[in-house]
Amino acid sequence: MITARGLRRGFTVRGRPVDAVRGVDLDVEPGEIAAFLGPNGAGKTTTVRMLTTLLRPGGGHAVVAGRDLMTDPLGVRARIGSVAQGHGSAPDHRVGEQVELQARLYGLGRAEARARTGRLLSDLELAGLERRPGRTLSGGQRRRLDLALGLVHAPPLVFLDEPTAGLDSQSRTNLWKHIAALRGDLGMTVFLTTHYLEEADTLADRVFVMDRGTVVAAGTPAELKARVSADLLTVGVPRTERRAALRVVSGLAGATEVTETGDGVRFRVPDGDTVVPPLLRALDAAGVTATSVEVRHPTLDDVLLTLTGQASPVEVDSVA
Ligand SMILES: Nc1ncnc2c1ncn2[C@@H]1O[C@H](COP(=O)(O)OP(=O)(O)OP(=O)(O)O)[C@@H](O)[C@H]1O
Repeated sequence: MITARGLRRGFTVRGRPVDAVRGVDLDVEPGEIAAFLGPNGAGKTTTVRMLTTLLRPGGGHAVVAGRDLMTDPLGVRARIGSVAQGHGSAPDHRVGEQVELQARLYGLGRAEARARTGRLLSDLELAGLERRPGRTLSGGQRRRLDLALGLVHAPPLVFLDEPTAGLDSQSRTNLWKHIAALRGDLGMTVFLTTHYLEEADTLADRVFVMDRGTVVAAGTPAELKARVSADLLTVGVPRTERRAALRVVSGLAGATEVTETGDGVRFRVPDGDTVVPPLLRALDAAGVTATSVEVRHPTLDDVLLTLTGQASPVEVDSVA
């Protein structure tokens, strides 16, 4: 559904060149949900603006929804939906009219536009709000209206720019449910940009991590986690037995980053769960009492941190 090779784009800022996107390769299969993750300024928005025909690439090739981006941008535009941040719905127009008008603008007949609007608003739990002006909707409802506006012409491919930014966690989870359901019902391919690692982890079949203008890693969330980081094991050990514990842990196959902590020892291994039984036996044999054992599996946050040196800025906000 998307194939891109060597996509590039630079800008000139105050007379100086900025290489925003420096040769991006992407492969997204039909029906997949793909996500762009990466720190601020990585080049995600610039890449999506190129793929959605809003910005002409400086170089490279891409086929988007079956059309060549360089030679047939209008063909691409007719076959994609795009839900940008902050400029979707109109505050003063009625919800139903907005969606129906959008459908008509895409060339649907009156009856079909009305039928599609009804179905989509019902799918997105907006039925009953048709006569309300956009400004009276809640944040989550407005995001769902934005989705309806981007999807009413049933595009095979839809781009969502930070679809749940600014929503509380309940509305966010609700919108994820809708996005996953729409993909299932309509068979759409979804390409989303997000700062929420949990969003990529929950929704995406394939994640592209961008940093400094290039894709530094691509794969399923599980593949990325397995590739980049190992499990983190924390073992509680009384102070007097720490030295012996460190010796045992350092001798374990695959153990790295062995360190002493306030309560015991900590280290990484590729597969923490299988290490626990032999570890406990070895500690016991060395006369060490393990007071607790915790295995933490890597998160996409670990992946992002390892690959880009930066954790997600928004993830920190969401904890606060
Ligand atoms: N229109 C523009 N003019 C000049 N520079 C730009 C323009 N658009 C983007 N850039 C620069 O290109 C680089 C990549 O920006 P981009 O917005 O694509 O990153 P991003 O990954 O989407 O970041 P964010 O997560 O903050 O949205 C940045 O250095 C940015 O300042």
